[in-house]
Amino acid sequence: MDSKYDLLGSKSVKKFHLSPKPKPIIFNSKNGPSSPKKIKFNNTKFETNSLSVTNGKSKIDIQEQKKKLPVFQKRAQLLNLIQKHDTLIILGETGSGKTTQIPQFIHSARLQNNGRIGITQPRRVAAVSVAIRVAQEMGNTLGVGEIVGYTVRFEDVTSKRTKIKYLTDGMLLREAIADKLLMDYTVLILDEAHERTIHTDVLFGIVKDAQKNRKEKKLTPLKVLLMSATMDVDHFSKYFNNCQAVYLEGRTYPVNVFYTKTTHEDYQTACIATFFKIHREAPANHDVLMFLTGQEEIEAVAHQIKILAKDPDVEGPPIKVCTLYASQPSTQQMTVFQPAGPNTRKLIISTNVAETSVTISGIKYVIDSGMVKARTFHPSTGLDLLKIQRTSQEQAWQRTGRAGREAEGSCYRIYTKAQFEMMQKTTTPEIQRANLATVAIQLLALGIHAMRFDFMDKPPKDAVRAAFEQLKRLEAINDIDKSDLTPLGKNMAQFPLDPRFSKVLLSAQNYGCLEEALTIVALMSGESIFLNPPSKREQAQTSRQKYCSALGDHITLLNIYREFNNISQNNKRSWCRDNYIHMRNILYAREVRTQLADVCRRCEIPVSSCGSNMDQVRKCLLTGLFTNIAEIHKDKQYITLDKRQVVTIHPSSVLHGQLPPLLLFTEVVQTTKCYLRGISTIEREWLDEIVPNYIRSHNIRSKD
Ligand SMILES: Nc1ncnc2c1ncn2[C@@H]1O[C@H](COP(=O)(O)OP(=O)(O)OP(=O)(O)O)[C@@H](O)[C@H]1O
Repeated sequence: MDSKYDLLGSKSVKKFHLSPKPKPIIFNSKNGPSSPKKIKFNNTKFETNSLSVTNGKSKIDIQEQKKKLPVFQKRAQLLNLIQKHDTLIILGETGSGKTTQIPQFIHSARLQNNGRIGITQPRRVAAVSVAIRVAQEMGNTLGVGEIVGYTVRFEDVTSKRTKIKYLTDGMLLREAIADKLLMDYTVLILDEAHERTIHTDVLFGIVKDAQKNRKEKKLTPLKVLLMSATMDVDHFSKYFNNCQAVYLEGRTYPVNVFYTKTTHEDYQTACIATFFKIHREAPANHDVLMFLTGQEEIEAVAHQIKILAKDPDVEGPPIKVCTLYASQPSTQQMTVFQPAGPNTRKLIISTNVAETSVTISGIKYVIDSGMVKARTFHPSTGLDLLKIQRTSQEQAWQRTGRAGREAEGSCYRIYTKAQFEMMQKTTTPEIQRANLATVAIQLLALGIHAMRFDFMDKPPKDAVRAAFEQLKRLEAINDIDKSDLTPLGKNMAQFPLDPRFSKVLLSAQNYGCLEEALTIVALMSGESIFLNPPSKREQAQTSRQKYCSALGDHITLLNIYREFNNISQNNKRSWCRDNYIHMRNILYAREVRTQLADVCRRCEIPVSSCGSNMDQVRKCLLTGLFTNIAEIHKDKQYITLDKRQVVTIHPSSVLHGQLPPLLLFTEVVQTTKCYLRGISTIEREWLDEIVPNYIRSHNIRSKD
């Protein structure tokens, strides 16, 4: 297929040509649901079981459904083991009932005594949706927030009566800052332990320590369970003092796995073609979950599918397209769980947020692009990059596991079997590939020094050192070998943000621009507020032209947010539509802003506004982001001051096509080149004024 699809969502997306009817994708399979002339199938059976297959959308008594889950048969033995061991590893297939059932078993046997059962999830959508499901299963008429509750960033739906609490691992980490011994809990379940996010890895150490200290101090004991469908048991067991592991035998519904026959560089188009293939052939109540990499890509594919669906030649029922990604507010994320309505097919296009723990009723088909956007830190260049890359095999199996949760399902992998075999078996722990400054500062708030922390897999020494050097430059610490935070550092650790952004907020009092800094940081914490439908890209850009600032993207964002706030409540929606602004995302940024303002209040930062003096705002940004500066060279090429990296202005920036001498940027995205995103112009003399030490130590020319 010769369609060109610009992944960056850049202006060049104009090149996005998708033929109205994408070519069929050939899958390597024998008996898939296909038109035999076009597509040959050859299926690879996953696991099968003897349970009766239920109709994806038929109403099944929830209690009956529970009893059919593999873990249910093992209830007694499992409780026995949990009672006997302080720490236990539980391994069981995707969909076998670990996340929803095991906490209920513990609660019904009152193994938590007077404490709480805490179950961590790597992602918000899982914590919220599972809590709602479990409340339903327990017949909790008062709903979630009573016996069953959840806590995710910016949302706490628990009460004093809550006994089963689902929470993101990031939230448990924040709770550990307030109480190292985690006395609120008597049982902690670290679910999806294989994900190995930074937060889970840090939690492993904290929880292990809390358990040991509570024992030594003869306090209420803490029981720890580690759960997953795919984990390296020996590695985990060794770290957790050679603890016992149990494998829950029992199979879930079969999932047929299909691979493409040939490789597909343009995986988005291949995903679209595969969707329409399924759409033509499958009954209307069979819904589809497609895994792609990020918001812009998802929105572009969603848009394309909606257009193609209007083609009178496209056979099949009406399609309801839903999108799912991390920066959406929880309420928005939860809409993917709503049924599509009679005789309508639901297609959910998601990032890896739907990869683990999530059950979306009605999903019979998974389309796996095999790609994921992952944050990767390069200690040698100091750059924190968002990179689109292949998933691991472990992730591929988790994605596959999203089909066949209520009945038999199918997974279409948009890669060949050979490509699958070349994927890494497990995902590299995030701690070994991320910027550790956020983790380091949170650990320091707990009195823990990351260089001496008992990590399951130690992060690379130079990455830890780079994190401490960054904290020192940000004045959060005075000595990289000590565990003490400066007063500024203590305040920085209060924010659920990269310390560079916390520094910006905390510096705002010096520049009289807290209002503006809050807005910009909140807008940068979520995904883009810009809507750029490929077919209306120019129109979208023209409509927003009036808000564009020659000073760059940060001030442009500020202008847009200010205008959005000025518009009356009734007109906000139409204003967003007319200006191609993502209403949900800007509302989410507003929520985040409120939460950050609360933290600022706790840190006693006086409220201030600099009105139209945008120098103050850009100077304030520089206090946190001073390691992110690029300067232009004679050949019109930008080079970062810190690590001398060649970079380019991202086409989505308002500064694209211009050549300001000095730039401050928010992040670097690597695709074919290293692109700078979120850019502001800055003045050279500000460097001497704001970060003289940094300029001196990096031997940077401060004047031309
Ligand atoms: N929201 C829901 N709606 C309908 N069924 C659900 C829902 N949540 C869970 N289930 C049912 O319960 C089963 C078990 O789900 P659970 O999340 O407990 O499994 P798991 O073993 O933790 O899976 P995974 O390893 O994939 O997270 C699902 O396969 C599904 O049949």
